[in-house]
Amino acid sequence: MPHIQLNQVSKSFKGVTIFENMNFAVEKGKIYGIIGPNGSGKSVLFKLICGFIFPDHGSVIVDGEELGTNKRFPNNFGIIIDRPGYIAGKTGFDNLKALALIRNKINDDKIKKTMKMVGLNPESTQKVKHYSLGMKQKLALAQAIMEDQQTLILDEPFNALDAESVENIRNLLRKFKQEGRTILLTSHNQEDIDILCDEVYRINHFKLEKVK
Ligand SMILES: Nc1ncnc2c1ncn2[C@@H]1O[C@H](COP(=O)(O)OP(=O)(O)OP(=O)(O)O)[C@@H](O)[C@H]1O
Repeated sequence: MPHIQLNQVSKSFKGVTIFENMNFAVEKGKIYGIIGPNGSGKSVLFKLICGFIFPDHGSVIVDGEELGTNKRFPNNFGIIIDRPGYIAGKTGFDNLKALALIRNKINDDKIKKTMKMVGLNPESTQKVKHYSLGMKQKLALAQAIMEDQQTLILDEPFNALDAESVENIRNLLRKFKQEGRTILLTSHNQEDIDILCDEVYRINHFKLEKVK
């Protein structure tokens, strides 16, 4: 059974078709790359997979359960889609702490360890409103991985990162894959896609076309 399965999914917005009878299957433990020009539907695909939006027709099935029936959101997904709504007047740590309290699964040490992993200083008193773009991106990554989420849905995870940080995050994602986690990512940088992904799909004519 595939980990994630989209069956004959159609989705349009105000008469503009994004997907039509699209099928996609994701196995555990691989890194998938989704490519396509601006506005082709990469974020829409990820939102369908996360249960943020639902198909007009067809189904999205995660671990055998269809989203939108009994199941609203998949469990254990780490997600970067659009920029999360941070509390601008709080520090990075305090923002992550507020998110961690929702599930209450992890302690402060784990949050701090995760911040270091992505290249943020957990002791910094700097408020998020004064963060650079790259620092905000690292914070987004931190929230997606801090609870050891086993499936990562990452829309443009390398956005705004400097070369050293890109290398660091690439290594992190490789390590996650070795641990058996599943990763779906988009990137406009072909090198990220080539280096990291086991399978690559391009959005073409309202469907996913396998290119690797
Ligand atoms: N909630 C919505 N309501 C109306 N239209 C939407 C909505 N969400 C997405 N769209 C439209 O769907 C299309 C696909 O958008 P999407 O954000 O998935 O593109 P993308 O491939 O991620 O682009 P980019 O590379 O710029 O991130 C766009 O034309 C967008 O305007």
